This record gives sequence, C-alpha cells and structure tokens, in this order.
Amino acid sequence: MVKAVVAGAAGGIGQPLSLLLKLSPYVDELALYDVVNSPGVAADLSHISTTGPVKGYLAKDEAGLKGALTGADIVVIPAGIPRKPGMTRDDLFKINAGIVQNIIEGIAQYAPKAFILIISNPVNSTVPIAAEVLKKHNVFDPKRLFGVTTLDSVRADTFTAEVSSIKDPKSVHVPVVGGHSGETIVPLLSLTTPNVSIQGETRDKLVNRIQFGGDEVVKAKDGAGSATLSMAYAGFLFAEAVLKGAKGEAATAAAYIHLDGVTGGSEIKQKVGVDYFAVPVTFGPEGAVKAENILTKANEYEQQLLKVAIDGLKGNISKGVDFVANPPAN
Ligand SMILES: NC(=O)c1ccc[n+]([C@@H]2O[C@H](COP(=O)([O-])OP(=O)(O)OC[C@H]3O[C@@H](n4cnc5c(N)ncnc54)[C@H](O)[C@@H]3O)[C@@H](O)[C@H]2O)c1
Ligand SMILES: O=C(O)C[C@H](O)C(=O)O
Repeated sequence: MVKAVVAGAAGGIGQPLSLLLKLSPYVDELALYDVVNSPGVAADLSHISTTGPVKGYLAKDEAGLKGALTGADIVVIPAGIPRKPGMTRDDLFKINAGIVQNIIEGIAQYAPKAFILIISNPVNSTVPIAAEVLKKHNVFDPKRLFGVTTLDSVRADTFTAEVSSIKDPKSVHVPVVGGHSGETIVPLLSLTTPNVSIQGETRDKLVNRIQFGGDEVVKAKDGAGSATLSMAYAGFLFAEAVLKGAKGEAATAAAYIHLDGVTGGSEIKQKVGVDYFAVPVTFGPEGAVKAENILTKANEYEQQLLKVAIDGLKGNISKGVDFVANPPAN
C-alpha cells in the first residue's frame, strides 16, 4: 500500500498533480495538505472511481501536518508562492524557505522514511534547506530527497523536437543537468537521443529557451503565477518514476540530489565541486540507487555552460544551508 501526500495540494500545481496521483496505479491512498481548501479538493477527487481513499488536512486543524504525513511513503511538496513578472526564483526564498522548512520538520518527525520530492522554488536552495533540517533530526538520507527538475527535461524534449521538426516530442530525450533556474539549467544537447544536429545561433536560442522556459510562462500568465499544468505533469512523471523504482521496476529520471551517499555521486562531486547537482538518477526500492556521470561526455560548449551553472549553484546552495544554520531573526 502506497500512501502519497501532496503538501500545497490546493494550489495551481497541487490540484492537477493530486488529480494525476489519484489516477495512478502506483498510489493507493492520497493525503492532501494545505493551509486552505484541501478538504474541498479531497472531497472533489474522492468521487473519482479509482481505488483508494483521499483525505484533506488543513494546517490549522488538530490532525494537520501530523495526520497527513503519518504513514506516508512519498511526499510531494509544491507549497509556497509562485513568481510574478520581474521576479527571479531567488526572490521567493524569503517566504518559501520557511514554508519548506516547516513541512520538512513534520516529515522528519512523522514520516522520516518517506521519499521527499521538492517542487517549491527556489529548488536550488530549498533542497539544501530540507537536507539541513533532516540532518538536524538525524534522519537525512540523500537517496530519498529530490529536487524536482523534470519540467526542464520536459521542456528540453518539447523545444528540441520543435526545432528539429520531430513530430513526437516524447520520442526525444535531452539530458538536462545542473540546477533549476536560468543558467544553472544545462541541457546537454550533444547527448540527445536520437542524435540531433543543432548548431550556431539555433543552438544558442534553444539552450536559452530551455534555461528560461519558466519566464515564458510567467510572462504569458501576466501576474497570475507560473507554470502549473506542465509542472503537475512533470511532477507526476517524476513521482511515478520514484514509485516504479520502489516497486523494483526499471525507472530513471533527472533529479537535483545531494551527491554524497548515492552510488556514483562522489565521482560527480569531484568534477562539479558542489554538494548538489541535477543528474540522471536510477531508482530502486531505497530511492536513488545510482547517479549517472554523463558530465564528462559533454562537449566543449556544454562544459562552458556547466562552469557558469556551478558558479550560480554555489551561492544558491550556501544560502539554503545558512538559512537553517543561522535562522533569520523574526
Ligand atoms: N520545480 C519546478 O520546476 C517548479 C515549477 C513550477 C512552479 N514551481 C514552484 O512551485 C510552487 C507552487 O506554485 P503554484 O503555482 O502551485 O503556487 P500556488 O500559489 O497556486 O499554490 C501554492 C499552494 O501552497 C499553499 N501553501 C502556502 N503555504 C503553505 C504552507 N505553509 N503549508 C502548506 N501549504 C501552503 C497555498 O495555500 C497554495 O495552495 C512555487 O514556489 C513555484 O515557484 C516549481
Ligand atoms: O518559472 C518559475 O518560477 C516556475 C518554475 O520554476 C518553472 O520553471 O516554470
């Protein structure tokens, strides 16, 4: 029996993501947690004729976070505020850092063995925050904590198919590594399957579109938030990959992970010099069983992109670590 929790379930991502999880054969029970409207979303989804109960929990209620998390096998976290035009993901840190910290405190207490999937931005910093909180409670397992970067992979596949006039974007796979914001997102177009040849200005424009795809949606939504539906799809793909691995089925996806403690991670860390990096991960019953070092296969152009990404990530990671070590005065 797999119990999945969505924290931030009443939001723009939370609702469609909860719907997709309700439809998944890999989920037997769904708990929806939010500060508002989660019982309403749960009541709505509970009428769908797929197996498994759905229950809503509000932060202010007695059962609250504890009720939602107890017995959880996987917790997906899209709680927090989204960007408006003109904002960077880092501008969300002030509010979202505390939200993620609070939910992770709950996971450390009530579901320390759960797989944790963090969607809340800035992912480059919220994942280190989560790790530091879990470390404080002596329950940190790098194999079970993931920053969800799947939307970057989904965009890379879609935009690359478009540029290459390939009809079915699902038949294209572009490895995307690094982090989840602007230049920390590094698509390795030279390692695309099937092989594509995209050069010069077309390549530069494609890389830029993948790196700043989020801005495209923020701009188009014009103040009404950022990507929600494509993110729900991407988050669902990632959650199913983790759950397939947990069942012993073959599953891989890119994820932003702490490189220590995952097989292959230390080799990657030696190259990038930072603790966290998104790389292709193979999942198994314990979570991330292997991190694939594809960075050495990147071409010269991509090695330059990697350098820029690493520089950006350093500050994002230390900002998250510092937040937990030296909490801001209220
Ligand atoms: N990783 C990615 O690729 C990716 C993609 C898109 C969006 N995001 C991020 O996901 C987050 C959510 O985006 P959204 O569009 O769904 O926002 P939203 O405002 O529509 O939904 C957020 C939900 O979180 C809830 N929430 C706020 N504080 C909470 C708390 N303390 N506990 C539980 N729930 C709480 C809100 O009530 C709301 O229902 C944002 O930070 C956004 O930047 C990440
Ligand atoms: O762009 C954003 O702020 C949301 C998300 O990180 C995205 O990539 O769409």
